[in-house]
Amino acid sequence: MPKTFQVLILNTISKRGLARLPASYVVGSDVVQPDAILVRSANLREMDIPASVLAIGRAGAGTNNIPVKKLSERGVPVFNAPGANANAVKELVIAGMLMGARNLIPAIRFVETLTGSDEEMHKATEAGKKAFAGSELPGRTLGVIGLGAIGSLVADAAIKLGMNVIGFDPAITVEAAWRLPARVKKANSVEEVVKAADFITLHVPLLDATRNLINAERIAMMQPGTVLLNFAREGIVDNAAALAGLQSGQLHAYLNDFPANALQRQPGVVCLPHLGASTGEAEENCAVMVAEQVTDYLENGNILNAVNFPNVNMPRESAYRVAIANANVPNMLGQISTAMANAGLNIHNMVNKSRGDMAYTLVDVDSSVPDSVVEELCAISGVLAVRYLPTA
Ligand SMILES: NC(=O)C1=CN([C@@H]2O[C@H](COP(=O)(O)OP(=O)(O)OC[C@H]3O[C@@H](n4cnc5c(N)ncnc54)[C@H](O)[C@@H]3O)[C@@H](O)[C@H]2O)C=CC1
Ligand SMILES: O=C(O)C(=O)COP(=O)(O)O
Repeated sequence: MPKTFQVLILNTISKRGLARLPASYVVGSDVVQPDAILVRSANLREMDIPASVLAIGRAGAGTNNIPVKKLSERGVPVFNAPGANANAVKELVIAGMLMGARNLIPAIRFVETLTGSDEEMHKATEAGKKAFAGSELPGRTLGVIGLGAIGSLVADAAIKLGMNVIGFDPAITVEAAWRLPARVKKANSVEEVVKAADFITLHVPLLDATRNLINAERIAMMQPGTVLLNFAREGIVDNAAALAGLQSGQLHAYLNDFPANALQRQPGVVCLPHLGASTGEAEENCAVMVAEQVTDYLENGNILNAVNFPNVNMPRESAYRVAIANANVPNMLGQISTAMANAGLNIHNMVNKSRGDMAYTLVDVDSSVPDSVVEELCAISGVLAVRYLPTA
């Protein structure tokens, strides 16, 4: 009998991604006792996540809509899809820069007000167009804050368009650093970026440290007429400060992906309806990635791209596997192997990795694991979750 798991689907998840879940799984938006949840931007912080849930798959990058800390305390990994929608966001940011530099949105709005005969429209067009004259990108400076999957692609595209790029990321990964073109100038602070740039784009997660990263003080440091782009998250820019910056002329335009009442119909503001990752390609990439990661976790306990767990992968050499999520404290492995040895279980293979406060252990043994051993493992102080994953 193939294994079956129940997967609750929130939001629209690409069909091609869902097709990666084994056919034996029960998958739907009405699953009541899910083993896993696949989600995009739905707010899981406001949801009572059932005790049955073993894993969450975020078909996208940002996980600020998910109570990651609480799930970690339950030993539940939260998977995401790093980089899978980065090109889609990059393209929208480039569109945003062009919208801002060429005043495209106010220009389109102006055209929509034109009435009369074609001749009258042509006359009004020629008389009115000077209000929308813009500037070109080559030679201008783009400041990129956050040089991860998206920021590094945006930096690369801007350089290819002839721009200068200055970037800041105090925690850039080695992989992202390799991806960056050598011509990106490294800044040592947000202030250094905002002072130097004509365009500023944000590609950081929403964290306590990044809330109101762009505030009145930093807008005051910008060059007059700066174009500000926020395709990262609401809350990273102080909207009131951005509106004041538009009024004073410090900002020429504020383009973002996060509509809010205060921003409605404000001059210089362009809000898109959270469209950054909304392309067929990105939706498919994200859904395929998380569906595969969640399936491998449910069936084999392997972990790839969880935001709260280390990556752990152990090829199956035995039919009897135990997966243990535990606090990263001394003597956990000793207690786990003692419990197994006391029950006469021979350990065939074992891997243990940690990440911050979290540790994760996979143990393959040579014979079937009795319920009493699973119960004993669950009772060890510091153990958060235990799963027995036999294939036989
Ligand atoms: N508009 C949309 O539809 C989308 C929005 N996003 C947002 O964009 C964010 C970034 O996405 P990715 O580039 O894929 O993530 P990523 O994890 O690859 O990159 C984020 C980068 O931000 C850096 N960072 C963190 N705190 C920082 C700080 N205080 N100052 C400067 N850099 C800092 C990190 O070191 C990392 O390199 C996501 O967290 C999400 O909120 C992502 C995809 C689609
Ligand atoms: O991946 C992200 O962080 C996004 O913001 C994309 O959100 P979405 O999947 O389009 O609801």
